[in-house]
Amino acid sequence: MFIDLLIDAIKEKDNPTVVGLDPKLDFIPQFIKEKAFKEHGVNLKGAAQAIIEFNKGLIDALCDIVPAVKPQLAYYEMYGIEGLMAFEQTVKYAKEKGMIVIADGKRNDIGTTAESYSAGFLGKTLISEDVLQPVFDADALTVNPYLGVDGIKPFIDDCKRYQKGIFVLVKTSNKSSGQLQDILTDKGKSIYEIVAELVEEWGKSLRGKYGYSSVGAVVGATYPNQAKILRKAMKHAYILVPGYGAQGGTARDVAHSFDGEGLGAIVNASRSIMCAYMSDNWKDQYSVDNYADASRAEAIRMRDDINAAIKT
Ligand SMILES: O=c1ccn([C@@H]2O[C@H](COP(=O)(O)O)[C@@H](O)[C@H]2O)c(=O)[nH]1
Repeated sequence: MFIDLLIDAIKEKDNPTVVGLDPKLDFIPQFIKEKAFKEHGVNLKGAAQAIIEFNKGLIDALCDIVPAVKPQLAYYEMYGIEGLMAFEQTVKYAKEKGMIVIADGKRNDIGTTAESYSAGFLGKTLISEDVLQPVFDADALTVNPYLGVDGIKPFIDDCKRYQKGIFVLVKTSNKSSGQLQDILTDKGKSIYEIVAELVEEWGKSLRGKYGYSSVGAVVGATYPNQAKILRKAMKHAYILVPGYGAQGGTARDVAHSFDGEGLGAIVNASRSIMCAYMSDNWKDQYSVDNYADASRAEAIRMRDDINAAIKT
């Protein structure tokens, strides 16, 4: 099942992190863009080719030390069909290199539409009575709980059928997340605590050998106090933690999402890894031509930073 594969990969690499692949053109080295534009034109196709090249370089540099990647759909959809093809190729390449792929799409809708989202990202699309076709075929998807269980059940069904996972938004990392998520309900609990209870409930039938479920949760690194509460409230939910690095979250902050065994969470960083070659930490040691080596150095620094915080 998905969660066991994820935990096995984290243990094998001794690395509870996931690298975000959010390839804005501004982040991509000029030499990659020039080559892609020369071959395909200064257009959406050229941009998509640059993204593929950039992502492949990162995946090659990271696949032996980082267990998973998290491409965020928005950075691909903004380039239309060509961007979606770049997403598809990125997923395929990362999987070929042995990485787990968490598609960050924050999808949901009414039940029948959620079924279609789930078919596209996790399950299979029905073409004819006897032909079912996998489409993007990610290993896991981020989902929005706002529509309640009928919007979540189709994803859970596909998690069971196809060994996939979901991460439900519980307490997001952004500044205004409290505007809705922190509202106190008449049960004396906040909305994020109620969602946490639902995540535990929704994940009951998908628990694996480590006791964690393939129904996980998203909890931002920028809210360490809430993470402390949520780690206790969702004993069986693996927590995907965005907000480390570029958003200011630290290793001490993310430590609250882990259990006593150093499991229970996987921490994401996107910009701080992708753009390491431009950062004050690494720009003097790595030229733009070696952007992927700079990303590897930052990924190792992040891994060691987090391991030191969760193992003390
Ligand atoms: O609460 C959330 C949920 C998702 N994200 C996504 O994670 C990455 C963070 O990128 P950084 O560059 O490391 O800040 C990005 O894809 C967000 O869409 C989040 O930040 N917070």
